Amino acid sequence: MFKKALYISASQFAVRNVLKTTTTGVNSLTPVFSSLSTVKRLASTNSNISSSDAIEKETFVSTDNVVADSKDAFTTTSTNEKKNDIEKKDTPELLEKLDENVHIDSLKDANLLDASIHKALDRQGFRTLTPVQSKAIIPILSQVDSDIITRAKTGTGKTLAFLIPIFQHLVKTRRESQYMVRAIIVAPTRDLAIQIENEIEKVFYKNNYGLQKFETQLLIGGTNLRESIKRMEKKRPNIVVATPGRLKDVLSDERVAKRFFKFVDFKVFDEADTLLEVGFREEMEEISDMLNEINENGLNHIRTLLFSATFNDKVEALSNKLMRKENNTFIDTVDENEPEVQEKVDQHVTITSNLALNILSSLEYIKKNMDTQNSKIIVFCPSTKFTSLYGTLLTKVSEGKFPVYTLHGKLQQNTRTNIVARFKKQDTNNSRGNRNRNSNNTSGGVLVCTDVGARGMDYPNINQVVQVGVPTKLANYIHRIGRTARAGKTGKSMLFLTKAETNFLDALSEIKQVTIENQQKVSSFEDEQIKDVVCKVLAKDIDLTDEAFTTILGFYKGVTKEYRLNFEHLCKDVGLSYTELLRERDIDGDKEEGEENEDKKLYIPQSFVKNVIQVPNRRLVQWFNLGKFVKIEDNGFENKNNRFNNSRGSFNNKFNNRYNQRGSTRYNNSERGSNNRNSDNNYGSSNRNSDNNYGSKYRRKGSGKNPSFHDDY
Ligand SMILES: Nc1ncnc2c1ncn2[C@@H]1O[C@H](COP(=O)(O)OP(=O)(O)OP(=O)(O)O)[C@@H](O)[C@H]1O
Repeated sequence: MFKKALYISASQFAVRNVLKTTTTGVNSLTPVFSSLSTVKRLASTNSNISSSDAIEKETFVSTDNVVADSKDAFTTTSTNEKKNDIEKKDTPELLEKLDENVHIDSLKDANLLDASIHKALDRQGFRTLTPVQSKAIIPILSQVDSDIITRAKTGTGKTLAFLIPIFQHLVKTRRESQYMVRAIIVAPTRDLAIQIENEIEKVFYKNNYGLQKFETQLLIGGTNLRESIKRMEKKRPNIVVATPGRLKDVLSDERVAKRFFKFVDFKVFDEADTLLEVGFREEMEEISDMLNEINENGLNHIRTLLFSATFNDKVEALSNKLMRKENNTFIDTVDENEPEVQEKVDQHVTITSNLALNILSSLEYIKKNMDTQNSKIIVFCPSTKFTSLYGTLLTKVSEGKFPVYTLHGKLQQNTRTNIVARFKKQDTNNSRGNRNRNSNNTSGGVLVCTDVGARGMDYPNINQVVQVGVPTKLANYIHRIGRTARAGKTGKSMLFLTKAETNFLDALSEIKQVTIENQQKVSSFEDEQIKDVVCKVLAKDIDLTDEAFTTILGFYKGVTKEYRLNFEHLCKDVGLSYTELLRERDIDGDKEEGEENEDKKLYIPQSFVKNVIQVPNRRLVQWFNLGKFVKIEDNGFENKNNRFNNSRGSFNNKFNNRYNQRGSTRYNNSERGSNNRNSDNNYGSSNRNSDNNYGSKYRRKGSGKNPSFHDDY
């Protein structure tokens, strides 16, 4: 039996149209399959048919058929009260009323929404559904033989698009397997998992409409595994929100798995394209296999729901391994020739001559914005160390006039949770006159973070996204800027790119059809005050500065291929920008006697040079200060006059220790689960994302314990 792929395009599956077709019985619509190749792949990757078979037999279902399928499903389910009490007679009437702003009353009237859920939504002010909710809720509830892939732009309400039908399903089947997990929601980061759990608490539990009896439990890394299992025993949750590593840990204990997870009906992958990429994918496959094997209702019982704002061909092909239903329904709210990017974001790019200028200009830009209006800004940086450094720089530049938060994957989980909660509460509505840093009344603020904050996070009222350099992957540009312009609002984004990074714009335009029309160039920097602050901070914490600049090189190594960047140009820029910024320090009178500018070149450990950079030595000598270190490491020769032996020698040790620690976490840690605790979402701590060509090549060539820096966020 081959899989039937239903494709529901944005324009064609406006529910209004669906209803019209149903009631008139006339197929007036010609479906546009914007992702024809995708649907083909979904069909053709199915195991036991030849690809020609697949292409021939794949079933593209027009909106008519979709309605017919839904109606059938409604009919089937309406006869089975236990499963669903949607009555056939209700559906045409309901469908007649449906358009892209479906009112929740119509769902309730059609018995698609229980009164308790209706009240909960109403109390939150969610009276009409967003388009993705309108399009996804009915198929999730009714197409019991389909797995579902849903693509909708950032900030359009995908979370409730899967939570509403999950709660509806729980209410309608409440007498079945009451003390068992019925739905699992997997998110790639802990912060996102926490946010989803909070959303459940806020929307479905807060006002006590009897929905609390469907308990939810969070299973994420960075928390005590035994405690989590104990809590499960006490709570007997019906919904689990998890990150992959911790979920796999829990399921790996067969006794625990069978005790709680034998009756799962739904598994939802939020940010599914990330979860299906190499690194996460193996874990997701193992999780799916474990869940299928223990399911009392059979190997093919669990329905898989994939949600994201971005999908690519590879991911959709891979998803077939995880989806076992006969049909795949692709609900697409993005039109055929439309980019996936949220069009309500006003996109800008500033191209600077080099990294030094990129740092200075972006700081100046943020400061100006914060000085002139009540902004709430999120700033994305490449690596954890660079993020820390940038956060410190911005804090100094702010002069205490606006709060600056820093978030990345290497912070303790409770610190992360705290920062996310505080930034969410940060308000932009108060007048500047009322600003008081010691009260919760501050207006505006800036969150500096890595790509750990790029996906899914819903910070209210972000009016601007600033990116200092390229993201960790192309799709993340779309997710990063999607932190603004959410829930119908507008927003602005500013991308700061160095000259050496500009090919990124071509990749973005060719692969994601996103063109940034507002471009400006910066080749000099006038604000002496900011320059002064930056140079002083860099010079003061030379270890952090060294690490921040070095990790950028590793980061670049991981993205060079995808963005078609020239790695030599990038290396040169990093080395010379570092030198430039520290030379400024000398201008301020900090230069040590007899010290040459050459000594300000970025120190690069030898192992790093060998494994990551791999450009001709004569160039490296020009850009980086590595000669002396090569000598020290190779011959054990200590030059007492070499200042690196003192202050920077410590960095050398720290750096190598860090490598070893990371290596041992990944490969040697025998404590069960600790490997995965890092890997479930803390991209920075695992090597999971080093699947990029450079990263893996580099690991194969090396000893196996040098990490790629691509995932250092
Ligand atoms: N029906 C609705 N009416 C009004 N607001 C809504 C509705 N549904 C969701 N929202 C709000 O819209 C915002 C964005 O929702 P959500 O975080 O689910 O977006 P998303 O599509 O998952 O975005 P991303 O792709 O970034 O993860 C949230 O603040 C949410 O409360």
